[in-house]
Amino acid sequence: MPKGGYPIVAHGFEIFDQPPGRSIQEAVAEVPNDGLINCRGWFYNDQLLVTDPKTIAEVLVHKCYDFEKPAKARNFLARVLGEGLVLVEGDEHRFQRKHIMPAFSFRHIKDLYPLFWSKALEFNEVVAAAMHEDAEKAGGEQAPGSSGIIEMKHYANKVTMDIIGVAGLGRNINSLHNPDDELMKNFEEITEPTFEQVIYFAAYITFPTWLVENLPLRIARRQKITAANVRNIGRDFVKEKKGLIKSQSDNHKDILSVLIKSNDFSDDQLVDQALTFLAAGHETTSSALTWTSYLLATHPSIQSGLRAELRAAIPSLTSPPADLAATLESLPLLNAVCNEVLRLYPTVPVTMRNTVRTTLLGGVTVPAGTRIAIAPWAINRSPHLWGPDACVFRPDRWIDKATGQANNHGGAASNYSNMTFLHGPRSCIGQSFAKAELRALVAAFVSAFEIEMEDPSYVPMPAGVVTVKPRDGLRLRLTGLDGW
Ligand code: HEM
Repeated sequence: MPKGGYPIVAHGFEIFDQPPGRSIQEAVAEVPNDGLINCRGWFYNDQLLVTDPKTIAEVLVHKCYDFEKPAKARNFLARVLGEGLVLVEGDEHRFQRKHIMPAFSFRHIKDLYPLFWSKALEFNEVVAAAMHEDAEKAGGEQAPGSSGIIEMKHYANKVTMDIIGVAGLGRNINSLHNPDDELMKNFEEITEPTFEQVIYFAAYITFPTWLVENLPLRIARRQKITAANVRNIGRDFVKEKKGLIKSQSDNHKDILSVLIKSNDFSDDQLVDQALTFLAAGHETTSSALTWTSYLLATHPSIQSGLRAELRAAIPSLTSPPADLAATLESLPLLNAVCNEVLRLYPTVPVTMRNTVRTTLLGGVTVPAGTRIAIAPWAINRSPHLWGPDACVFRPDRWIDKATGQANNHGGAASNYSNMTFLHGPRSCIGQSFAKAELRALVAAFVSAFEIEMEDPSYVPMPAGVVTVKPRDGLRLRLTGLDGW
């Protein structure tokens, strides 16, 4: 049991932690344990943290379906995502996962690299225009070598939304070029990591739903409106896509088309899946791209080493090598940087489960209804699993000293030490998609710009309800680089 806590609420207030998972990280590092820590929540209810590879594997892999996401957290997200893959449980989950899996095959991801690359170049263009606009305002020049300020999170959201739009829904959402895109505006409002959102989420999962939803608060009203807007847009997308499939030749390869053609899903279920992929597939990678640019801005020698590696492998951004996938996947520092960012800033820092039946966990009998906390933020930064420099950004841990090639363990003894995408049947289905997308976006961005912090003393606060992003955004000074 960790120290601290308050009468009645015990450690319940830790739900407000910023960064989410901070107290869990301290508990995992400091409290002696055999794989489980009881960190009591409100009214002293048991809340178990799984801390070592063995108990983590029991929850995520060996007994995965003995654990479900807590109903209130599911209801909160279901207002937007419906009964899509992220939120269904048990047999329904097994069914959906099996039928959606083919859309994420190895081959399919390889085929997506040209899309990732072309959107990465579009992102560079839009960011360069914003940078020049800023430089002009500041009285600078519009030439290579000029620099300007941009807010990274905003543009990262747009490019990942545009990518998942095409890959997931076969639709050019084009939010990079359309500042008024309704879908983007609504999603940005829903996911903005404000303190108000964190409090509202905490209230939602703690108090009766009817009470919280009807509180006379601006955020309660706005959440209802934005959730309804997003669902209406999702309905239109599915209707249009079905029409297109009927009327045109059969060449649609996006995830939604695969699901429509399987005839396994009703129209409502298709809307749920479409919104699930839009939400799960854009916010997450966008956050990873934002943290990558922060870490590169604050580690200039790693940034220039990465740029040198990229320039040697890809002499021109506009005519990349024929097998772009193989090239990007083979670059040691690019892969090491992406892996290290995903380890240190896991986009989903904490996720919860409830036991659905009495079950044995780490040799302890755990009654049905017990809350289990799984904290990628804490496990990925645990000194017991990663060594004393667990919290340090050190991409070289992902490069084998002997061969100079990338490794996929980062020096940790177990793959359960890296929890960014979880493991087992409820792991992230989009893991390979996200890694490929991040590789391409980082490669193109770092090649084209020198990245610095606008204010070198600013330390962004990781914040959010489900995913973590810099709470007050990330303002970068970019300098366009010559010759690319
Ligand atoms: C850096 C990027 C990403 C990270 C860190 C990430 C992380 C995660 C995590 C931790 C989960 C499990 C959540 C839980 O059980 O509480 C998850 C599930 C999921 N993710 Fe991702 N994700 C990323 C990108 C993507 C992308 C690009 C897609 C789609 C194209 C996607 C689709 C999904 C889906 C559908 C699930 C639910 C899987 C299931 O329950 O069977 N994710 N993701």
